[in-house]
Amino acid sequence: MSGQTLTLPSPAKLNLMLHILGRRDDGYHELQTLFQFLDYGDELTFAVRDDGVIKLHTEFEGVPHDSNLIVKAAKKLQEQSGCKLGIDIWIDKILPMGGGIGGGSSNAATTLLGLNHLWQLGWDHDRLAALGLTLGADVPVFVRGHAAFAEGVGEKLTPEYPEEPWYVVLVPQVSVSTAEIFSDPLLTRNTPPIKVRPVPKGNSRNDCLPVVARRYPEVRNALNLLGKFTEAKLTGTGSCVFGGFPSKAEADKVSALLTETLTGFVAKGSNVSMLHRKLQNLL
Ligand SMILES: C[C@@](CO)(OP(=O)(O)O)[C@H](O)COP(=O)(O)OP(=O)(O)OC[C@H]1O[C@@H](n2ccc(N)nc2=O)[C@H](O)[C@@H]1O
Ligand SMILES: Nc1ncnc2c1ncn2[C@@H]1O[C@H](COP(=O)(O)OP(=O)(O)O)[C@@H](O)[C@H]1O
Repeated sequence: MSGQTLTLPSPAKLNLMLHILGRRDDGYHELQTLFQFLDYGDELTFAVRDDGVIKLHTEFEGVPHDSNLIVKAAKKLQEQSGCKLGIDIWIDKILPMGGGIGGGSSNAATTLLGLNHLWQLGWDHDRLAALGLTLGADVPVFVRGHAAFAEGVGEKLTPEYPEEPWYVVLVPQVSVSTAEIFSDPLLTRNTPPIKVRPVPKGNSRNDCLPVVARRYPEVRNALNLLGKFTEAKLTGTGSCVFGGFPSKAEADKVSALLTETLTGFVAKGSNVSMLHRKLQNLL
């Protein structure tokens, strides 16, 4: 088995809406959010080693090896499964870090699913998602691989089927701290829960947006510019801003205009993660 390799995608996500319902005793906030994937992301390559060593070969600026969510995911899976094999990992990183498009969580989920396959552990998605939740609230949706309405801190997932438009995603050159936004006294924390599915139209608000836009002029600017063409929204706690278009041609046209001064990309929304589409083809 040593030397066996596998290359897998690690897609981004968007929060199509995000409501904050309240604060729990442990300080975490109860959310309702709608996750959808993008056909756009990083790519991870894995090669099995027989000596049990876990090694990420790609360096990340500002993230030490053992703090990387890829390494943390691999170590936890190895520990909890008792697997004696190790892994060499490389990543082609294109997703901005701290942008609210879930790159770190997605990398962790791709690692869990990739190693489950290569180490032949036979874990089901429930077990992998439960392990994933200990790494971050957004990991379970990437493990399950379907667009979903999420509740709690993001762990209670119900599959959803939103439209799959083309998106222009703008990437303001600032990293927003999730902790900082959730501790802002001005954050709306009392949105009434949505009780019907699918999420009724008109609920596309992100409760984090006013606080993020107030604190970060770069995000405000991106929202204003994209807002001239379509409804411009914030994903997660930002910094990324997105808007949907009915065709790639329209998204490309707007992107070409805006990326003269801002960083951004165009990607298709997808209710089935490209990671799961690739894994399906392997089986
Ligand atoms: C809000 C979301 C929506 O997708 O934001 P993004 O990270 O994608 O922007 C996520 O659920 C983020 O989840 P996760 O990525 O696990 O959050 P962390 O960075 O670990 O959270 C940092 C800090 O933010 C606060 N926090 C986070 C999530 C939450 N539901 N309530 C909170 O109060 C806590 O103080 C926590 O210690
Ligand atoms: N593999 C990884 N990819 C991205 N960020 C990582 C990774 N491992 C650890 N991190 C840390 O997690 C933070 C949040 O990353 P990321 O998931 O990209 O952003 P967000 O949660 O805003 O979508 C980063 O700023 C970085 O410090």
